[in-house]
Amino acid sequence: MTTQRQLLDDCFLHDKDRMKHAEVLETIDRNLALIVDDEELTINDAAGRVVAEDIIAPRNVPYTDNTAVDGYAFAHADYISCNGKLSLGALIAAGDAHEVTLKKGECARIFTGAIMPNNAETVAMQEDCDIGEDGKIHIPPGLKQGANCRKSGEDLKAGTPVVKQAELLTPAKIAALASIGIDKIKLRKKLRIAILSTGNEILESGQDFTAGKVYDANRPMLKALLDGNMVSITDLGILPDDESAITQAMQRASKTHDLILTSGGASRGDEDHMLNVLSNLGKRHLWQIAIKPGRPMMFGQIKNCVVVSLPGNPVASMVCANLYAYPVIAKLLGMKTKKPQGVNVEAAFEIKKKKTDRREFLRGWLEEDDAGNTIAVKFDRDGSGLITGLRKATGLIEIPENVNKINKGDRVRFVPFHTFKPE
Ligand SMILES: Nc1nc2c(c(=O)[nH]1)N[C@H]1C(S)=C(S)[C@@H](COP(=O)(O)OP(=O)(O)OC[C@H]3O[C@@H](n4cnc5c(N)ncnc54)[C@H](O)[C@@H]3O)O[C@H]1N2
Ligand code: MOO
Repeated sequence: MTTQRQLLDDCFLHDKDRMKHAEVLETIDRNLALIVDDEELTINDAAGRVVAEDIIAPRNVPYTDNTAVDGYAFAHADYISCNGKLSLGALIAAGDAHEVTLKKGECARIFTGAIMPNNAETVAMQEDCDIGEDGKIHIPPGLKQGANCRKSGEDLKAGTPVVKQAELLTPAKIAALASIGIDKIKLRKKLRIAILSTGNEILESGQDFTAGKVYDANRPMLKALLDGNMVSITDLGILPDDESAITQAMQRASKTHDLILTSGGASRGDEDHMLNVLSNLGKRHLWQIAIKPGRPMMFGQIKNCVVVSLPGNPVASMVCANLYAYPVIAKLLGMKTKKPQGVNVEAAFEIKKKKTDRREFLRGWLEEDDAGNTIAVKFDRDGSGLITGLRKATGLIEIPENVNKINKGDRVRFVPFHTFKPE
């Protein structure tokens, strides 16, 4: 006797045996490692690149004690014993290298950044001081010892690491390198990424529209997501649903790229070719993930070139790029993979999961309720083709596998989009 198969009105019902989100991240972590070489560049060309060497501060910054304001520098003990009336003994400007030693009862006229006299540790701002009829500088009472003086090494002590290999060079880190006189630094070369879309229905933006076609949203979205100096992008355009055309393009690209990112054709339809292409050209590490959206996603290798095949639906494609393509890129650049930083807030919505065993990533944003609490709001529809939800969202609301139901007021994890990016 044959039993009739249960028809599914939810295409995610088969998620039980699929790979869990955490396992996907472990697989990426286990299988991938640094693949790019180093190169030396000046710090002016280094913003947004990954550092390939530790740089240690060779000396204190600031090098000497110096004044934080324009004014008068003195020894606090003299200021007290002379009732704030000190005679002018020296003038020190920023850049002066000579050492100044004040005599008892003296102060120095001093300008912001200038080296403090040897035996002074306190500075009064010029606006607070007068020149008295006695010719002395009159400094008001109440200044604390050490006021307005910047100590040697208060920013950086000699021997402190300023940047470490595998870190991303931010503008602030470039300022820190410049502050210790570094002009050149070893960096990881840019990761060479090729991006392509697949599908007979996919149309290049700018082309005339005809029924049955959809404009390519994924390639421009992926290029925008990967914008930055740590990667270089080759745009391979749109390929038809043709296994040999996709095979040829990917084989060629694999010779000159470290990573190929594709979208579309990742599931099991007759016109979905990624599985065959990847299996024939190289190795496939995983296919089908227990998440929503983004179930059909492949991750594999053609020789030394890694391939991430994202699902065609734009929402799934962007969610998977954030969840998995970023960690792949981080690993290939030798960076530490990091857990995106989420916040636990109250849900402003309720949902009942159709199926457990899968992790769901809802598109959403944060708002403040009448009582001043931060709440997570979810876009009202969940379809994986709805770019509107993506456009409105500032992040993803993550619902773990073992949670079946969210009631209003339950705590949920909201992960802002910007925290997925490797750093
Ligand atoms: N019988 C089944 N059908 C589907 C399943 C399934 O398990 N069984 N999974 C569904 C899920 S979930 C997704 S996601 C998609 C998987 O898609 P593919 O990666 O094979 O993508 P396509 O079929 O090529 O496209 C899906 C959808 O997205 C549109 N698309 C594709 N590329 C782009 C692009 N570059 N820009 C904008 N839109 C794009 C495409 O036109 C389709 O509408 O399969 C489900 N079906
Ligand atoms: O998960 Mo598919 O990846 O919904 O759109």
